[in-house]
Amino acid sequence: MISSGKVIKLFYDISSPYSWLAFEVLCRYKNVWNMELKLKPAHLAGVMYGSGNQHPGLNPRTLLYMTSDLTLLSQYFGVPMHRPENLSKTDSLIPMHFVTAVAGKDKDGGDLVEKVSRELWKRMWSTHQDIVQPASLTEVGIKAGFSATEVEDILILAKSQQIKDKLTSITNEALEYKCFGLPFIVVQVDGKAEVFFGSDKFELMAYFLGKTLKII
Ligand SMILES: N[C@@H](CCC(=O)N[C@@H](CS)C(=O)NCC(=O)O)C(=O)O
Repeated sequence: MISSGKVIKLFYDISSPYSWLAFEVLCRYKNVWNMELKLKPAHLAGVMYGSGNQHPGLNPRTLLYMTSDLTLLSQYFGVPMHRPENLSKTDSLIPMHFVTAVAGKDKDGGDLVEKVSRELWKRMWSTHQDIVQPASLTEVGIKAGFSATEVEDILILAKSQQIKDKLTSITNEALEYKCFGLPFIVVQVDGKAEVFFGSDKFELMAYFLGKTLKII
């Protein structure tokens, strides 16, 4: 790939529905805006802890608002999501270790990380299927294009200290940019970096980049 010198880093966690929206929009825009998209799987709980923030879902009013907000956003962006009933019971550490392990194997410029992340979001936010059991992660890996043997290797790798440290280091990288929530987007152009929180900052991002924004 010929670099345009413009890079977007997307820090995300598959437990964050707003991260899914940002992910899909950036995947659509990366070619239109001629930018390199670097997917940065991080851990939302680690971001909350490291920044001293609180998950917005802990406030009942915010949770109520998020439910209607996400319904409308899902239609607007064409991303099929609705909130699972037992949201509080899901910890994303195991699936995010899995995504991090895939990133270590991805020789395809992030293509496999993209596919695995999307499958996990679909399971959590669309079809409401398990995302922590090895059998579920195997299904995700195979759907993304890995062979059964490759997924077995990834499942072993995902439990290693190396991968746990890698997820922590990407989460810390986000915290170094003063991240306090996800999705967190860092846009780098000619040595200048600007940070954006949320999936509702594309107009501002386009302004920063000197680009136009249209629904695609
Ligand atoms: N307005 C943002 C909301 C994003 C959001 O609420 N993200 C959650 C995780 S799903 C978060 O990290 N919130 C931290 C905060 O609101 O301080 C958007 O539309 O994307």
